[in-house]
Amino acid sequence: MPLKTSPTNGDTVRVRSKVKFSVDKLKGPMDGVRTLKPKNSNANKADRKERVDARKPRASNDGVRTLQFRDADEAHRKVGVDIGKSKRSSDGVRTLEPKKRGTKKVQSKGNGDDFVPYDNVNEKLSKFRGKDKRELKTKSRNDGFESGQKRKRTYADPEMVEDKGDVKRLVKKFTPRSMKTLVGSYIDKGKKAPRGKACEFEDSGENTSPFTGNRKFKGSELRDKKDTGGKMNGSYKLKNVQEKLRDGASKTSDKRIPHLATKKDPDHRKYTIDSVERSRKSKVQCKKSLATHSELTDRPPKKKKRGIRIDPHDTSNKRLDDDITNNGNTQEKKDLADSEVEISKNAQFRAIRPSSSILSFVDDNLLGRRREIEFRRAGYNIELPAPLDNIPFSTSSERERIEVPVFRNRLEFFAAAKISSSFPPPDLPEIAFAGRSNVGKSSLLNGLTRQWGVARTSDKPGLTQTINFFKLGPKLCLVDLPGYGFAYAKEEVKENWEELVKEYVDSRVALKRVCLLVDTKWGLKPRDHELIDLMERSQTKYQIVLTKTDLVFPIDVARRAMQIEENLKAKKSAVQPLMMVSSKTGAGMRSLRTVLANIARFAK
Ligand SMILES: Nc1nc2c(ncn2[C@@H]2O[C@H](COP(=O)(O)OP(=O)(O)OP(=O)(O)O)[C@@H](O)[C@H]2O)c(=O)[nH]1
Ligand SMILES: [Mg+2]
Repeated sequence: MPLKTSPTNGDTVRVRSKVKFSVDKLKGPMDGVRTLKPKNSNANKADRKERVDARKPRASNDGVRTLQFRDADEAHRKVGVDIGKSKRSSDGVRTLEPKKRGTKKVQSKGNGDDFVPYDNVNEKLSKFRGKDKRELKTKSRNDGFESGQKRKRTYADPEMVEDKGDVKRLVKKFTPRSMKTLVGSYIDKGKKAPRGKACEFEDSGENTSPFTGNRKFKGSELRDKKDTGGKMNGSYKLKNVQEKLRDGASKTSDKRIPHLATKKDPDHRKYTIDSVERSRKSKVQCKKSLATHSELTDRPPKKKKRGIRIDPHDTSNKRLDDDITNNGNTQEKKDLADSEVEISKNAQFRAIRPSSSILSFVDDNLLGRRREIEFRRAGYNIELPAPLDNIPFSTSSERERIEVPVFRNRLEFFAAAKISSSFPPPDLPEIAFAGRSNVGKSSLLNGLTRQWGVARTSDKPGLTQTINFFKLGPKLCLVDLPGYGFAYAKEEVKENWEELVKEYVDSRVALKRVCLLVDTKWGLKPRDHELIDLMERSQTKYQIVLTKTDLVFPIDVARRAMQIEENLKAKKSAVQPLMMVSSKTGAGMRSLRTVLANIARFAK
């Protein structure tokens, strides 16, 4: 800022923003402009306030007050330019290169020294601080273009730049749809394509290709990329297009075969290879487009596999690797087949049509799973244990009201045997209760006599481990056998039970009837069949008793009964009818008592 007055030595002048300068020496200006030189440390204040180094102010030729930064770093901090790297162009324009901020051009009216115009400092600072920074960035990116003008794509090949229309088509319009049209037109017109070069389009001098004279994609190069483990594997997805092109190729002459034309014209070949290498991006785009096109035209797009790799031996991934294991693993196939058999068994079971007599028996005795309201409507007191045991509204003298007198007797435990030699003498006719563990043998004993707790029960299979003998009055003996099949016991122990049961069933002379208990839900199991076979051999009379009928639907109770009756039709020792009971509800108990009481009556 030029001074209007002429201060003398020792005068204090005010220069912008209340900064005081002591005029130490006034130098005669060359251009009529006086410059000030600070005298003492006030210069530092001035430096801090104005952020300039005023110790060595310089005047420009055009009277513009200028600032000089201490060093390049400070200049960069303040203004964002690197003065140290400033260059001067031939046209007198000083170019200051901002660090990592692109290139900035600052016009200087001065004589070429390293300075920026003082008047422009604030403006520059605000520009570099605010949104103008972005402007600068864009500007630097579009170096050589005016602001607002779109940056042009540059091509090494001048020909390509010249033919703007084709460049546009090449770069911008290379979409799957366009490729579809393109390849379709090739196929339709019977244009030739060499074997294995699906993506090869070139100028054969006939201006037939949409990329005439500008572009060539060589399938062979794509293939080479694959061979070298490059990222061009997608070219092999183009087989279908290749085949179509190959079909079309057979109809045209040799001169139109692109690779032959390439051989004839080495310059052209050079050009095409260069082009491909230079514009790698466009090549990949082409490849992708063709791949997409081939998928569009010939087959549904392949599902992209996720990055998760499934270890076929890892059972924790069961849900994920279902498909894999089902395809490859024979063991899995076997299991699958087994499960199919199981399913078909269930289907067979559901297909059973029970006879009307069984259905009516199930209905009359309220067998199967029922709602409480049904029991109430039928007049049973559901507060009592086994309310359906035909003793409605029974009082303390329940046993007196049992219709079958023998079961009114007291149930008394009198012997337990782990081995056959421990069996008690066979004085009374015996009725044994056999079956798998947890099927409800002990519960049935209690239920029949309505003496809960005499025979010990548990929801844990394997509670009864000895042959327990119970006297029921003077005329009958009930025998609770250990169960077989699954139980919480050692294998050896279980084997002993089974041997003991078999021995008892096989050799006991006092045994008049074996009630073979079968869980209604599960039906006969292989172990049951083993015992049946044994009893058949020893001609021991046995009767099937379905237990836990309250846990399944009435129709299924009837089906199970029907199924087992069918199975045991040919068995000679099997006694009809099949019985169905529930120790919990008391359903079917009356019928069973009647049957068993007859044994005691006629037994000798
Ligand atoms: N819902 C229902 N549960 C029953 C029935 N009969 C028995 N249970 C239950 O089945 C479980 C096993 O009964 P148990 O009488 O101990 O069976 P078990 O055949 O003697 O068993 P082991 O002595 O181990 O051979 C117990 O929890 C009983 O309450 C029934 O008819 N209905
Ligand atoms: Mg038991």
